[in-house]
Amino acid sequence: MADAPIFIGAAEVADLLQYGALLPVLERALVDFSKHDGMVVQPVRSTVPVDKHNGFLGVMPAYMTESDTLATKIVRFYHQTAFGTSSHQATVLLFNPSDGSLRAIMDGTVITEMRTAAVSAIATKYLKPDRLETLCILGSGAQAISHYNTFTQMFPFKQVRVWSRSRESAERFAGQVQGQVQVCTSAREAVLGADVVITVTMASEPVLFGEWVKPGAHVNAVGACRPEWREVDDALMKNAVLYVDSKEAALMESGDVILSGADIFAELGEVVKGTRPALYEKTTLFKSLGMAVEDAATAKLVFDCWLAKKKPKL
Ligand SMILES: NC(=O)C1=CN([C@@H]2O[C@H](COP(=O)(O)OP(=O)(O)OC[C@H]3O[C@@H](n4cnc5c(N)ncnc54)[C@H](O)[C@@H]3O)[C@@H](O)[C@H]2O)C=CC1
Ligand SMILES: O=C([O-])C1=[NH+]CCC1
Repeated sequence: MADAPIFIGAAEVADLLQYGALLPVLERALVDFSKHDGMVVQPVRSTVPVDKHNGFLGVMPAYMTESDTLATKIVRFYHQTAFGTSSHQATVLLFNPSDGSLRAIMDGTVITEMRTAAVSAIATKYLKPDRLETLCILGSGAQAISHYNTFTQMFPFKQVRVWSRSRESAERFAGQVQGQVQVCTSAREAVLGADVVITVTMASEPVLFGEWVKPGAHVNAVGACRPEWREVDDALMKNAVLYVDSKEAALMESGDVILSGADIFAELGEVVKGTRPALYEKTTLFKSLGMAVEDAATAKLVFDCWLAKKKPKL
């Protein structure tokens, strides 16, 4: 009989996951996915609308042959959640690929926060302009915090600006993170002159407009994961060189891509592999939707770190 699955809660996942180990694991997952050679199986996220309660339940399975990783994430994203709680909550199930038995049930909320910020950081590493002084974050929730933490660790920004729908939540964000943040009264004020812009809102209408974005800047557009939702206007979608995590998913899920009619230049995994160029001297936009392979690779890393910690030291 297979062993009972282990449970790894949010605090332990946060303790086990380090960006230093996570970044190369995610780069490899992005490359493997974008080879499209049949070695990675990842259907586009299956999303169930829960209209009565203004929410969605997403199911994200993947199998990666080379690393022999089989997992699925289940994620809820709701518009109205209790004050102070995240709109996103997730669980990851990690299986033994050889017999399909369940190995681990782990918190997926921390995984989602950390892997999404890490993937944006990978996109930024390849697509950033030469000069990096000002980072702008639109939104002040869980992803804003994980992006702030990752980006201020990885890049030498001199200034970080934040804008949120209410000044109160932007100020709360500034009080939660370590380091200086300039709270802006408008999204325009936050974006003007910024070298890197991150959109991490639950908006369904554009909050970022092309006319504000400095030529040559890099944008990570992380929200708006439904075909009718927007975070970015047509001008920016059409004028920027557009990179995505998955072309197939972008054409099915991203309102910014579908409704603007913008052409996709490449997948991020193709850039990491070197088969498509990083046009960093142009204005670039990475449209992130989130992929099951990112969760599966991260969950495997968490599990391996957990096993290594449990092993008796000789
Ligand atoms: N690409 C990816 O891999 C992932 C993307 N996401 C997306 O990232 C975004 C942020 O997620 P979290 O930080 O976890 O959510 P959160 O609920 O913690 O924060 C959402 C932020 O958006 C703001 N907001 C809500 N409605 C807005 C509107 N109409 N206009 C402007 N701002 C608005 C809120 O004030 C808050 O600052 C969401 O769109 C989410 O679906 C989340 C996980 C993974
Ligand atoms: O990748 C992910 O987990 C999600 N992307 C958008 C909502 C949740």
